[in-house]
Amino acid sequence: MDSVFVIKDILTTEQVASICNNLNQVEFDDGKVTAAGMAKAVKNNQQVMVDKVPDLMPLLSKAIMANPLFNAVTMPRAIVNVMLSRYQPGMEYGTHTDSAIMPGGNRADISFTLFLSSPDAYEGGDLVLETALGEQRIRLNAGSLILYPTGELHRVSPVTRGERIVIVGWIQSRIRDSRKRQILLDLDSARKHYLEKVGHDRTVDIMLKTSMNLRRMWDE
Ligand SMILES: O=C(O)CCC(=O)C(=O)O
Ligand SMILES: [Fe+2]
Repeated sequence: MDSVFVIKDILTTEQVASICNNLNQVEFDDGKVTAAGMAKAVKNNQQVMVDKVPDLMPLLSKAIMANPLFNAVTMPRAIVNVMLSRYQPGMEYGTHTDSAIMPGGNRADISFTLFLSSPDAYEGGDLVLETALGEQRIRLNAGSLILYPTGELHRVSPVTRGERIVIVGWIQSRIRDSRKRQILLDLDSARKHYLEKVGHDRTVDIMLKTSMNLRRMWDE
């Protein structure tokens, strides 16, 4: 994963509904509490760490941390600082860059946003990523997740109607360099493609051996 990557429907409609149903018992904090440095000045939202929300951690572990695509793409060593963020009318998160090192000491390589509100439940509230190809404005369906490199500048545009609720979090990858992650992903997909077309022969063994040896070399 070198730029952005979307995993559609990582949560079912029922899972999204069960999370949202629990939220009226939850007290949100001012988002400035967890913003570091420059981000504090531009952050205007509400948030709560996911371990404060009843039943949320087990659900996320099952649905996200165990999702094969999520694992293949991010190669996670740790998933940290996972929180619910809420944006009501007038709230936004101005242009900023996320911290390199999260509280607790994990490096943040990949950021994710998991949308819980459906896009027609609010206006504004786009996640805007500044990429080499220009600005990308992201509004996903409830239950879908976007992964993007933590090092990119990004913002959440002001919400003008309704409520935007998302889960955000950060991943330390076992493979720090996104170019190396891409090589491992490509090698894996080439091997699977070959297996389907040709079947299992010595080429497959050598490709797998190469993947494993690269992982051994790059894993941290
Ligand atoms: O809400 C989002 O989609 C991203 C928020 C964000 O940039 C952050 O919490 O650092
Ligand atoms: Fe951010």
